[in-house]
Amino acid sequence: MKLIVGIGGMTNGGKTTLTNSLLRALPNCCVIHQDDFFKAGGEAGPGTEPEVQAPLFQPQDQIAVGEDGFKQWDVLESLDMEAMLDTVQAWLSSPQKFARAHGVSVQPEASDTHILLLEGFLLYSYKPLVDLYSRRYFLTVPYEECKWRRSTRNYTVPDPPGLFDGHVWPMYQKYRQEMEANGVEVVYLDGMKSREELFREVLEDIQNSLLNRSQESAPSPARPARTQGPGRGCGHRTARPAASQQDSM
Ligand SMILES: Nc1ncnc2c1ncn2[C@@H]1O[C@H](COP(=O)(O)OP(=O)(O)OP(=O)(O)O)[C@@H](O)[C@H]1O
Ligand SMILES: NC(=O)c1ccc[n+]([C@@H]2O[C@H](CO)[C@@H](O)[C@H]2O)c1
Repeated sequence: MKLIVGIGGMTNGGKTTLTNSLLRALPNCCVIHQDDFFKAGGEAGPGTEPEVQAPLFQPQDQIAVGEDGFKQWDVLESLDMEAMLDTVQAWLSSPQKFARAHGVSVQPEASDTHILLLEGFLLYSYKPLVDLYSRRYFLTVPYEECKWRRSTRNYTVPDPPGLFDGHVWPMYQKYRQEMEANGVEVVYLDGMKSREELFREVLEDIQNSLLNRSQESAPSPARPARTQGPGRGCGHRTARPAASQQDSM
């Protein structure tokens, strides 16, 4: 069974923090970080392993400068989404091989379960990826908190003054509105909850998804065919009202 889980949402919502906790807790779990696919200059390019690509940002990255004078980090065009999709497809075609190549040892007792976490701020805006998720989470925090958390961060390229209000926040609003207008179904998570609470909540939800999936795919126990007559079904029906009366007491 293969499960692709999106840990998406706004910058500084807590995506990486949550992803790292899930990664430690889930069996046979790999991760792809969208930030590793910012279009880089130099030798790195499509198909290059993300781990190799990330440090080559500077100084010749391919991020366009907008009319507002800011480098347009927070637009989809600044990311090599084809390369990200290729990486997802590599996992899909052989999760075992992908796990091995990324140093994840496959647990023999859960060897038929493979989970891929995709972590990033624009996960649900690239059409070819949208339908591949089994679950799409979306972390949010209020504007003030987001701005404050962002001011404490040290990105590979430091934010110039005014970037948050001039570019980051407006782009977040634009892409979120588009996602909602396109009817992409996401599970919103309140990033103001504690790290532990968020971790427990999402872990439990993913575990339930795994359980539902395995029940769906398991061969159903031998059941009397409907054509054998209505009698058997009636037995269940008479038992039910009694149970629901008890529930409502
Ligand atoms: N639940 C939380 N409560 C309070 N602070 C948090 C929580 N989760 C993460 N943080 C802090 O918020 C900051 C951003 O967290 P993190 O790097 O996980 O966010 P992110 O969504 O991956 O950000 P980005 O997309 O910009 O890289 C970090 O300083 C982190 O320690
Ligand atoms: N990952 C980086 O090096 C980098 C460089 C410049 C800006 N960013 C910001 O990362 C966020 C997504 O995680 C976006 O809001 C970018 O602005 C990242």
